[in-house]
Amino acid sequence: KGLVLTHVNVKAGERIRVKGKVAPDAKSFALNLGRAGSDLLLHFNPRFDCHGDTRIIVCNSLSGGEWGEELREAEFPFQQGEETKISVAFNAQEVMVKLPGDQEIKFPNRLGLEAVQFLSVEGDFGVKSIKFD
Ligand SMILES: CCCO[C@@H]1O[C@H](CO)[C@@H](O[C@@H]2O[C@H](CO)[C@H](O)[C@H](OCc3cn(Cc4cccc(C#CCN)c4)nn3)[C@H]2O)[C@H](O)[C@H]1NC(C)=O
Repeated sequence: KGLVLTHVNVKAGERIRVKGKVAPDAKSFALNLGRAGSDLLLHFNPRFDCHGDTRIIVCNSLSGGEWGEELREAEFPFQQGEETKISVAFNAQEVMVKLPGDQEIKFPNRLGLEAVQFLSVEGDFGVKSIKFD
């Protein structure tokens, strides 16, 4: 199931930094941030080869267990077997994901959350460290 953190109480303007390693045979991994597993401000899902997608980042929101409209990003800075860093911050309007190579993905804050309590990392990714600052 991967790593699940609850009650993290991260507020708008703060940043979460996740360092880890992509599995050598990775198909897909996801970083989820929200109020709970059923209410996600951000489902950040890099797909190496999954659901018919090859090297595409899929972002979405989940509200009351219902997926929103996907945002797809073709700039894909991840490599199987490599260490990587993903950092996420948000404000009332949007979620900002910073990736290696100074890539930034912006995703609308559809749930209007001002704080998040839930963070999970699932799939083919080994978390090395998580920092909140
Ligand atoms: C063309 C008409 C059909 O359209 C498709 O319809 C599918 C169903 O809605 C969407 O797929 C869903 O997309 C959603 C985001 O929107 C979600 O990612 C959701 O997965 C939730 C989920 C999370 N986890 C845990 C986990 C996470 C990451 C790694 C692993 C692993 C592993 C060991 N290799 C496990 N398991 N399931 C996915 O199923 C497709 O994108 C979409 N495709 C397009 C082009 O539109």
